[in-house]
Formats: sequence, structure tokens, C-alpha cells
Amino acid sequence: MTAFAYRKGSLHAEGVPLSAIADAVGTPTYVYSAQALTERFREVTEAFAGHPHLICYSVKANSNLAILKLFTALGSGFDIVSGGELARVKQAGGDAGKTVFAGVGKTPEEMAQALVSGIRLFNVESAEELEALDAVGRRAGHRAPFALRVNPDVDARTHRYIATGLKTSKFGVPFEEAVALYAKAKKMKGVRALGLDCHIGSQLTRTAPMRAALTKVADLYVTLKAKGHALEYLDVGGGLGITYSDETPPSPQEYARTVLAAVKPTGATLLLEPGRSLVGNAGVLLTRVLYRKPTEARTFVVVDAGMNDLIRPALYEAHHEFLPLVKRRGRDVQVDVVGPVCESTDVLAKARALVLPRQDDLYAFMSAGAYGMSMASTYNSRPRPAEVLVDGEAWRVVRERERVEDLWRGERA
Ligand SMILES: Cc1ncc(COP(=O)(O)O)c(C=O)c1O
Ligand SMILES: N[C@@H](CCCC[NH3+])C(=O)O
Repeated sequence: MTAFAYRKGSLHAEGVPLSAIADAVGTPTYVYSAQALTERFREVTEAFAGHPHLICYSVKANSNLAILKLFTALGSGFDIVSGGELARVKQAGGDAGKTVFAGVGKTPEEMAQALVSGIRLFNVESAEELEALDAVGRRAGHRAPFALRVNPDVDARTHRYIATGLKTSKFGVPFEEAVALYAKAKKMKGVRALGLDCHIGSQLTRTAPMRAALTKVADLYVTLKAKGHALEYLDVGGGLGITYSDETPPSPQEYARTVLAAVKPTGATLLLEPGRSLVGNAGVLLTRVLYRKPTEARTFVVVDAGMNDLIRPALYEAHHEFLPLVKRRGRDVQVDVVGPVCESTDVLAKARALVLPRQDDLYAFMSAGAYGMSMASTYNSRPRPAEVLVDGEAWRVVRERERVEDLWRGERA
């Protein structure tokens, strides 16, 4: 069953009409489906059943505590990129021992905090970071478990802003330098090599780049083992894409087949860091129509959600379907759906054919569960949206709408 579907012309999240949520909580509001989150998590786990693995949900995709708690209950670990994300995981009852820490700019303070918390693995992204981690480990009196994130120089065939596996990207250490770095690390007293890591990009819709990268990385893993490094984990990153409009990403099963075939020679325990593929299609952003504005050039529909609430269209020219909460019959016209923010890139849906909305009509931006709220800002002093979690016929607010007073918290006039 799809979590978001029309019933008698009214768009529902599971058993709840979305317009009831919009009326009660206001707009803009993010709404997530517990059922969609759970089903997707189980689907990925089942696809890898039979092979030792741990799913480390990528917190940056959606870091709401209720979602972290739900994944914790399903047995998930986490992929984090900051001390703030670690704090969220702990706050939600997540296990630091099932958590991996990535990112090119971890501070020594963040590393120390993570080490004390018992983090499973540091994914180290540069030679200098390795030295910093070594110093942290020595100071703490125990070796920090690490994997090098290598950059396999593979074109992930995704939007260039979210590709991370090319030589020119800031991520990972150059593939050719990995063997020497592991040899250097062996002499360090504050670190312990426990794995190897790579992540080539996000919203991947083809298996060929995954296969190419993982085959290279698996080869390197075997080489490192042969050189006496006691590696246990191969972290294959995240990146599996979702359908926003007409993309046809691999299914979790097809993804698992590709990954498992490539890593077979390693015998490693797999770490997976899915973000978008678990939450992207489990969330929508509700919005209300403020004004229609026909001009000579085009017809604008101004809604109360802006690029500060959902930045993906402005940042990546990303497509999110724009659906009415209550279906209406009529002739389609072409419109640009825009937000209230004072930026020309605040266009949330461009050149869409739809029945001309009326003032106050409610709509949903679909596929907004990933990198929606987690990238929201208060630009233009707009309080961030509320968040709601639906479960069957029940729903609850899992983050209150930010209040205007929150906008200047900590400021001194
Ligand atoms: C290291 C790392 N792991 C996991 C992810 C999650 O990626 P996705 O949401 O595409 O699954 C990202 C983001 O691209 C990342 O940088
Ligand atoms: N924020 C991006 C994905 C970046 C992934 C983080 N490494 C998006 O919305 O598509």
C-alpha cells in the first residue's frame, strides 16, 4: 500500500486526510508516514538478509527525534556528520555503538566526544584528520576505530552538486594514497584500522557507477587484508535514489544484488548508510495557496511554503510533485508555484500543468521526507514548519512550529 494516496478525492497519509492535519496544525507542515518509514527500512534489511550487515541510517536526511526513535526501534544504527547529530541520536535513544561518523571537517572536540560515547567507526577523510584522530585516541587512552573513506574517482551520474566520488570532490582520500595511509596508521598508537569506506554520491539511479566504485573498493579491501590490516567492515555509503517524478532507481533488491556481488570477495560485514531511500517518499510538505498572479509571461501561484522550508528546487532544480489535497475537476493551465521568499530562485514547482488553484486551497509537495526539514532555515525570518508523524488513523506533532520568539533566541539587542 502506498502511504500517500487519494481516497474519495482527498489525499491521505495512511488513514488520515492531510487536510485535517493542515486545518489543525496550519501550514507549512511536514507530514511523515510511520508505515512508509517502517516498510522501507524492512525492505532494505530484507534485501541484505543472509549477509552480515548493519544499516546506519543517514541522520542528515531527516533528523527529527521521532524518526530516529522509530529507526532505533527497528534496530537501525546511524551515520552522523557532526556532534549535533550524535547528540540527536543519543537523545532519541540510539546506540553510539551502532553509529559511524563521517565528514571532512570533524573537530577534535567532536571526535573526543564520539570516542567517549563508544562510536563504532570514524570514517576518516584526510591524512591530517587521521593524525588528529590519533592524537584524540592517545589522549583518551584508547585506540579510535577507523575506516578511510576513499575516493574511487567514479562518476555517479547524478546532479553535480550531490556527486562525491570524483577526484575533484572534497570527499575521501585519493584512492592511490590509501595503502600508504593504512601503513602509516599501523604505527600510530591512538587509532585502529577497522574498515574501509566509500560513498560516491546521492540520488543514484543507475547500478553501473555503484558496481564500478564498489569493485575498486572491494579490491582494495582484499589488498589491505593481505597486508595484515585486521579490517572487519566495508562501509558502502548511501546514495540509493528514489522516484520524484519519472526516475526509475534500482529497487532495494536490485541494489542489494549489485552491492553483494561487488563485495563478495571481501567477506566483510557491510555497513550501509541509506538516507533518502528510507525517508524521501515517506514525507510531504503541506502548503496553502496565498495568491494567484497571472502576468503576461506566466501565471504564478504564490504559496505559504518557501525555499527556506524546502530548498531542493532552488538548490538543485529538483522536482517535487505538487498535488491538491482535495482533487478538483477543470481545465489544466500552466503555472509556476513560488514561495514568499525574496529570491528569484524561490520557485518550488516550475511550468506545471494543473487546474488553477483557488486562494486558500491546500496542496502537498511530495517526496519531501529527505533533505526537506533538515535543510530548512529561517531565512527572511520565517519560522520553520511544524512536523507531524502519522501512524494508521493516528497522528501527532513531532516538532512544534517554530515561534517568532525563537527567531532571536540568543541574540542581544
Ligand atoms: C557519507 C554519506 N553517507 C550517506 C549519505 C546519505 O546519502 P543518501 O541520502 O543519498 O542515501 C551521504 C549523503 O549523500 C553521505 O555523504
Ligand atoms: N541535500 C541533497 C543530498 C545531499 C546528500 C548529502 N551528502 C539533496 O537534497 O538531494
